Amino acid sequence: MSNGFALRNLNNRLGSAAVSDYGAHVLRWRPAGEAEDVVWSPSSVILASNKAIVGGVPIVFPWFGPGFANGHGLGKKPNHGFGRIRTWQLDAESFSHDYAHYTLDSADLEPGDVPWLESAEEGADAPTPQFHADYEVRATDTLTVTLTVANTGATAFSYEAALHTYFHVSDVAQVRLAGLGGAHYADATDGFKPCVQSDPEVSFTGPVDRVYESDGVLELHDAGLNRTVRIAKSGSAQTVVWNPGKPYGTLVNDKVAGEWREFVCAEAANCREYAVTLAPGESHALSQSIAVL
Ligand SMILES: O=P(O)(O)OC[C@H]1O[C@@H](O)[C@H](O)[C@@H](O)[C@@H]1O
Repeated sequence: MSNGFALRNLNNRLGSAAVSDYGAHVLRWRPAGEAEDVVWSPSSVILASNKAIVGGVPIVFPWFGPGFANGHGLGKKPNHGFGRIRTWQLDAESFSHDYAHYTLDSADLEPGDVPWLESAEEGADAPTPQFHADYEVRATDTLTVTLTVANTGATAFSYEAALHTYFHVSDVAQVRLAGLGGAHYADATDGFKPCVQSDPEVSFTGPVDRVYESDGVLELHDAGLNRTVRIAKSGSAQTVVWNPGKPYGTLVNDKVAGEWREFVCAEAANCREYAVTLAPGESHALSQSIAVL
């Protein structure tokens, strides 16, 4: 099932954004008056079936990284789940200059997409999760993205999710991320070692890949771009903070352009031990809201 690689432009007097139907992926966003995009896109964006778009706001669903259950990684592919490499259905009637609404249903998936959190206990005979996912994008002087997943079947299921936003920064080494002081985190660069954020601000002097226990608001201070970005969220127990700290394989021009220096990812997440479990009929909304202060 595919309707190609349609790109939607949201343009209004308060801001502009572009969204791809493939992945329901916000590619970029900029409030009016800002010289640079706030949601970052690399210099080359490849749109290809079964290939994840890098940059923008990837939807991580229904597993994070290789997936996680019962205390261990699951080695699942694709990395960060299939939600990012499926063409979502745009609600053409409600689409406007500042709003896009997408849906993805388990009924539309391809063989192999489900079941997803299989484990030794569940095995291959685990019931196939039935879900309906809504994704809403509102782009004005604030960008708000909301992923709502409903269990439409007769059996409970769990899923991981994240709104994996790439923020444009002047130089990753110069920016500071505030709002996580004192928070516990798992350091993914060191086998998910448990740590505590002792400094009130996160700085990026090397590879950073951390899963914080935090539902709080962040402020991304960027003296080079002369701005502070406020990053709020709801329905999210964790904040993932990531920058590779070196050229990154999936960025096409990285070795030439050093693009890894131009972004910081701050993700509203529910993953690993905080995967969401939905009983039949239940739903959960995960939202991130971004504005320049
Ligand atoms: O899939 P992308 O967009 O290249 O991002 C990958 C990164 O995504 C982050 O969410 C993870 O914490 C990192 O471990 C991972 O490397």
